[in-house]
Order: sequence, then structure tokens, then C-alpha cells
Amino acid sequence: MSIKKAGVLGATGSVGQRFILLLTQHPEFEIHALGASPRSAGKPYSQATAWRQTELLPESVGNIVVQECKPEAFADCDIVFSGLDAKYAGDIEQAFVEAGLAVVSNAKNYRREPTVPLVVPIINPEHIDVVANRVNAAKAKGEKRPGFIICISNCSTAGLVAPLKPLVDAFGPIDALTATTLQAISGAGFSPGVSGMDILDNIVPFISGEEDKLEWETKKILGGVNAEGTEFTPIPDSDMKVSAQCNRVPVIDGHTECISFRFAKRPPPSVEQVKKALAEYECDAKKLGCHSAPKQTIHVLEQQDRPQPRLDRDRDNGYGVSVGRVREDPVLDFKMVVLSHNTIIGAAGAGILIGEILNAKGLI
Ligand SMILES: NC(=O)C1=CN([C@@H]2O[C@H](COP(=O)(O)OP(=O)(O)OC[C@H]3O[C@@H](n4cnc5c(N)ncnc54)[C@H](OP(=O)(O)O)[C@@H]3O)[C@@H](O)[C@H]2O)C=CC1
Ligand SMILES: N[C@@H](CC(=O)OP(=O)(O)O)C(=O)O
Repeated sequence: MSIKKAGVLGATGSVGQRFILLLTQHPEFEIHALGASPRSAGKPYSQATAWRQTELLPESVGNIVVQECKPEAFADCDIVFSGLDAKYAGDIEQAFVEAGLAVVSNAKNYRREPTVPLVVPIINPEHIDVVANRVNAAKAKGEKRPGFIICISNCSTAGLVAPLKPLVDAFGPIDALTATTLQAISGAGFSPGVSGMDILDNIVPFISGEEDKLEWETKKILGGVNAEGTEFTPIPDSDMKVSAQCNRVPVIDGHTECISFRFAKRPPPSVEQVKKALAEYECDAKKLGCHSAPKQTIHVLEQQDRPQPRLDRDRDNGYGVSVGRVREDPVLDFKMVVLSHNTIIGAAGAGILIGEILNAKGLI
């Protein structure tokens, strides 16, 4: 397989830095161009960014000059990963798609578009087929591959849908779901990010827009596609009630979520059947042989005090999701605690895995 040239937009931010780390260690991609705001453009990456990862900034990247986010500077890229601030992502990503580029975005701007896949690659990679259909239709007409965008979900939504999908596959629809999140500070990004004064010795019980995203995105990701294979059909609100409460906690990486849910079919499965379905779930990305696919998609932990962010967020290099305390719920059917790495499977890692799937399917 030939090495694909990758661009990163928003390369200096929290998600952008994670993209850099994952790309420099990747066998299928090489970094070709980096973009950020006009404040950073023209500077070597090492000066443009305030590097905040525990791994050192890869030497090969420090001297790359950061570009303005204009399609011309990225024209040779096979794929462009975006970690842009959502305030600017809309116009910039649209210009990249119109220029014929393949964009995989972390920003929220296009997630709700009916024709845009919203993908958690360990859960619903088949939604990428809507783009594949468009690409193949253009090819059949002898046209060049059109530009396209694939959106990565909100980071908490990624952790939430991870255990739900195997359970829906095994036991049918879920009709009621509650989630209380404990979200890491890396999720708030760097500009300006969360101040120490706000988060140390504290919990902040509000993250702007987050609850609505969990409640809406879950229904698109677990939903279907129309008969023509052109548009997504989210689960209707009347078929699935979702209620989320989101909190920021003093953890650097790793979002924890306490969830409860009920199956539509009665009687529900047993706790043991639920755990077995989770443990046996194998994601399609692994079946496709993708480099970053987790060996174990869902880690079912039996210790009574797990999962914990510091101990469990790096399972399967941050691409695996941990589930613990699976038990019956006296109000709904079951409750459990879910932990996912917010900047890996919830953001940049998801982007990389989507890139691997696109590569495996010949779409880039
Ligand atoms: N952090 C996370 O866990 C997750 C984040 N996301 C989403 O990913 C995106 C990035 O988030 P995050 O990395 O946390 O944010 P940061 O604030 O850390 O980074 C934002 C990036 O956008 C760039 N930028 C700012 N203004 C402009 C501009 N005018 N033109 C071009 N680039 C600009 C910044 O460049 P500069 O340094 O030059 O200002 C920086 O590279 C957001 O849309 C966010 O909602 C999604 C899921 C999870
Ligand atoms: N809001 C998330 C991260 C994020 O930026 O999500 P989104 O891309 O959905 O805005 C958090 O604070 O942890």
C-alpha cells in the first residue's frame, strides 16, 4: 500500500497535537502540510504550538512551517484531518471539499447534515458507504473523485455509543438512555481551555452545547441510511429517549460516563448476556485489518473500582473503550460505567482510523 500524504488543519491545538503524534508513528500516512490560524502561519511548528503532550514533539515535525488553512497549500494531500476551532471550521472545510479534497473533521459544523457521515470508526464505519456511493457514481461517469467530508462525533458521544451498538445488535433497540459524563480538561482544547483556578479542587457541572450533542448524535450514529444509500435516517425521538448531564472534572485525558438504559424488547437479557455481548464485539475496522483498530474493542472490567481514567484510558492505545460495574438498574434495565480516551477514540484517533478505512476501501 502506498504512503498517503496527510494534512492537518488546526495542527497547533489539543486535537491537532494528537493528530501529529499519531501520524508520525503511522505506517500508512506521512505529514505533508500543517495549518492553523493566521497567528501561527509562517512559523515553524515548534514555535507556533505550545506542545502539551507527555510524549516529546517529534523532531521531524518541529521545523515544518505552518500554513494558513487554504486549499492551495494542501492540494497535494490525499487526506486532510481537521482539528479546527468550530468557529472557523465551517467555511474552511467547505472550501477544502469544494477544492476536491477528502476531509475528516473533528468539528461539529457538518455533523447534522443529512448526507454527511457521522462516524465512530469502531461502531458505524458502514456509514462511510454513503460517501463511497457518491465516489463510485462519479467514477462510473468518468468524473474525477469529488471532495467529501466525514465527521467524527463529539468525544463523549463516541464513548456512549461504543457499548450501546453491540447491545443493540444482540438484543434489539434501546428506548431509554441516561448518561452523566465526567469529562477531561483536554476536551476543552487550548484556546483558551479550562483555567486551573476553575478546575482544581472542583467540578464544573456545565459544558456548553454538550448535552444536546450527546442526545442528538447518538441517534444518528445508531440510526440507518435511506433506501437509496444517500442520506442518514437518525432514530426518531419517539423511539429513543436520551438524557445527558455533562460535567468537567480535573482529569487530563479520558472521559468517564455513568449510563443507564432500557431495551425496547421484554424481557431484557441477563447481566451475563450483556457482558458477553460487549466482550465478544469485534469492530469491522479490525476485520478490515486496519493498523489502529483495537484488538479488543470493548474491555469489560470486573474489578469493582474500574474503569479509572489514569489506569484504563490507554487500553488498545486509546482505541479501545472500557466498561465496568455492569449491573441491573432498578429504574431502567442496566447501568454501567464507560471510559474512553477523548482525544484518541473521541477525536484524532478516530480520524486516523477513519483514514485507514478510507484507504482500505480505495477512497483516498
Ligand atoms: N479536544 C477534544 O477532545 C475534542 C475536540 N473536538 C473538536 O475538535 C476541534 C479542535 O478542538 P481542540 O483541539 O480541542 O481546540 P484548540 O482550541 O486546542 O485548537 C484549535 C485549533 O484551531 C486553530 N484556529 C483558531 N482560529 C483559527 C482560524 N481563524 N483559522 C484557522 N485555524 C484557526 C488554532 O490555531 P492557533 O493555535 O493558530 O490559534 C488551533 O490549531 C474543535 O472543533 C472541537 O470542538 C472534538 C472532539 C473532541
Ligand atoms: N466538548 C467536548 C470536546 C469537543 O470539542 O466536542 P465537540 O467537537 O462536539 O464540540 C469536551 O469539552 O470534552
